[in-house]
Amino acid sequence: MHRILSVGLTGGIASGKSAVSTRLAEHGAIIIDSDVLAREVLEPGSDGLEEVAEAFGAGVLTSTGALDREALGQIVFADEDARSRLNAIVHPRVRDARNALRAHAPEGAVVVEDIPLLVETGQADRFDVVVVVSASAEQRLHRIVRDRNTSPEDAQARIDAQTSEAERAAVADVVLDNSGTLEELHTQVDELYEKLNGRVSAQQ
Ligand SMILES: CC(C)(COP(=O)(O)OP(=O)(O)OC[C@H]1O[C@@H](n2cnc3c(N)ncnc32)[C@H](O)[C@@H]1O)[C@@H](O)C(=O)NCCC(=O)NCCS
Ligand SMILES: Nc1ncnc2c1ncn2[C@@H]1O[C@H](COP(=O)(O)OP(=O)(O)OP(=O)(O)O)[C@@H](O)[C@H]1O
Repeated sequence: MHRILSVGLTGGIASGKSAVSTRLAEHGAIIIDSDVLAREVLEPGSDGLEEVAEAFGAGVLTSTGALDREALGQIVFADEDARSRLNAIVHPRVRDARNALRAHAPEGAVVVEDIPLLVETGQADRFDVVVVVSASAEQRLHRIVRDRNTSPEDAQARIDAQTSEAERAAVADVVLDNSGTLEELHTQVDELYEKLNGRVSAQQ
């Protein structure tokens, strides 16, 4: 039997999931990042990118044939049907890639899957532990505009494309409060890792 502790990590856009996963990785957790996989399945030459170009037209490709992320983002965050069509192309491929990585995780590892849409895609039940990073929509909007060269309107469209803090909290086993400083977040993550590592050790 493959004994790992399977942890689902989620939170709204710019809640601090990457900050949490980076800290967990420093402790030795294995991180599987869905945003990274979602980029890989749309790389130039991939069948995923070919399907996206068929569905959305050549306007979502750059002059070199790569995905124009800005152009596709403008379409899908303004239109729920378009977003569903993109999700139907990307999500099954990301799921397959995630499953392959999880199957290769070392015995006894704490394996953390960072999945922005974990709640929206109904995956909470398949994890041993679901961790939600929480910050208010106002704080997240502020962080997106400050750090990512995004207008407040575009940032709000992305927030609105996701479920609410309350829906996420409802499925959480652990909520990390990221409304304070990064140091305060790190303290919570360090305590969490001790508990997760204790659980996986107890399974051996
Ligand atoms: C539309 C795309 C090209 C925009 O790319 P861009 O570089 O601007 O954003 P990036 O990929 O870094 O995503 C940033 C954040 O936006 C949010 N987000 C991305 N896609 C979605 C979506 N389909 N629905 C809701 N929120 C989303 C997530 O919080 C994500 O962490 C890209 O986000 C994409 O391919 N999305 C579809 C795949 C997806 O659902 N990814 C997220 C989880 S697997
Ligand atoms: N407590 C904090 N105080 C100030 N800035 C923070 C804090 N936590 C995270 N940030 C910053 O806010 C931004 C979003 O954080 P991060 O990238 O970790 O979020 P995320 O949930 O991974 O985002 P995404 O959904 O886009 O993948 C980053 O620029 C990060 O440096």
